[in-house]
Amino acid sequence: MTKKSSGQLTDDSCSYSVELNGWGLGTDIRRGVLPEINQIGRARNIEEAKRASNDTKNTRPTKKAEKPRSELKRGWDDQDVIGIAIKTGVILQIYHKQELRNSPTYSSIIYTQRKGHPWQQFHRDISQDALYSEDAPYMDDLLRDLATVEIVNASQFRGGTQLKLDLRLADGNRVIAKPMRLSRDHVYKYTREEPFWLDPERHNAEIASFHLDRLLGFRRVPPCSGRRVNLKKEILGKSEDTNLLSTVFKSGANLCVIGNCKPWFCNQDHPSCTKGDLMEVAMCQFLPAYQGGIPVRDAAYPWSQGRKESKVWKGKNICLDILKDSIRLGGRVLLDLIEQGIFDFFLRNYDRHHYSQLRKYQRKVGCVLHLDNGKGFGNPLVDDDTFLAPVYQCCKLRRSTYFRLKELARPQSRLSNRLNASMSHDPIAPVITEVHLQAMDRRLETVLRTIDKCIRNHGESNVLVERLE
Ligand SMILES: Nc1ncnc2c1ncn2[C@@H]1O[C@H](COP(=O)(O)OP(=O)(O)OP(=O)(O)O)[C@@H](O)[C@H]1O
Ligand SMILES: [Mn+2]
Repeated sequence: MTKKSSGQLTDDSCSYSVELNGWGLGTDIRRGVLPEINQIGRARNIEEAKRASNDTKNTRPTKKAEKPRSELKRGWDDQDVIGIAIKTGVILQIYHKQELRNSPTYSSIIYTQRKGHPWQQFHRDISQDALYSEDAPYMDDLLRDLATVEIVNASQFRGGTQLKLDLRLADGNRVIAKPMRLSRDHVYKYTREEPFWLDPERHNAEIASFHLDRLLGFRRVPPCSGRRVNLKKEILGKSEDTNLLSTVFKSGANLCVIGNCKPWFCNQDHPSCTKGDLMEVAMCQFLPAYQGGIPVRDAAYPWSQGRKESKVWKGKNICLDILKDSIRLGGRVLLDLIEQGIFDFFLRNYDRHHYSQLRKYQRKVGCVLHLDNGKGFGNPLVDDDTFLAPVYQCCKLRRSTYFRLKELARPQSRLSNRLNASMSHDPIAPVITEVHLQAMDRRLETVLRTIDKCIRNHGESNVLVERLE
């Protein structure tokens, strides 16, 4: 495969375009990798998958380019504003060291006049209480930009267990993209045969989660939009990452990519494929770096649905212990976690092993973020009330959240209708099926019933609070 540069190289990680010649689309690219990966794909449990992964480690031809920490750090670095220049009265925010070097020609400066690009307005709007403000006037434009602005660089995102893309857009923005794997109406069973840890991520779950979280008034999910991309031209043609390029193969008229991630997900049984030329992806807004590093810190979620972890809280009420924890008492965390429990009940998201907070507000304690919702919206038919353990064990809820939930249960402003309307402009609408929309209304009733029971048992003033004393 040869590569011919057709654009000006302005930065080692961004702002250039290359043209790919010689895509032998009739051939499998380095197909030799696949038989071994296939073994791993057939593993029946996590131990078997790990063993198979070790067995094949030495034979896997993809370059193990894993230097996650430093690479990730460099990745975060380049969205820091590192300088501000003023040229004929226009403020230019400089996002790349290379751009500073290029001054004063400004040839490749991604600059903004006054308000900046929508993604820059989003970055500035992040606060201690939420990722964006209630009115967020730039939001429609940001969602539109995520769906339309040219992709200038693509690589595999390092971090997590499943294939994700790290995309740079022509407006300087950075995006985490999750590719489509399953059809919208595929129902995951969460049984012994289909355990939650093997649940493939759903791109539409990330988009629906953003809209649901916004409607519930939390505003803790980064904005996500759907997009149909031409895999060959817009992703592979803009990538030099062997994790992607060496795992591409053709399947009938479609092009598929496997990536290089956990072997029980990145294998030939779980490829991400186009339909014709196009692939649906969820384009999720990157959060800004904090002091050149990762902006969030994670802590163990006390009500994790992990097999071992859940035994603790399913056997007894752990809320008092958490209340006694002075760190958690000092801030807003417990009330946020109760809301996160409600959010995950709507999603049926078994993947919440940790909760994340913005590091920027470490001292003051920033709100809990709802990152990583790709395993939600897998099964609309069965509800799992145990997600509400933080609610029924603590019997506390923010008063404002309670009344918002009540509002969304009114026939005039029913949650399913509002969610459907909110997602109707998305390029890949309908984002979720009717059955999933109906599940939202049913689950809302369960949430309200659970809280109302608490109110009956403990009195409204003890249950509905704005802060914990
Ligand atoms: N919008 C975002 N901006 C910045 N970082 C993010 C964003 N979304 C996720 N991350 C970071 O990337 C990591 C991996 O993302 P994500 O959790 O979605 O992947 P995953 O493959 O589902 O991982 P896991 O196996 O942990 O569930 C997260 O732990 C988080 O630190
Ligand atoms: Mn995940």
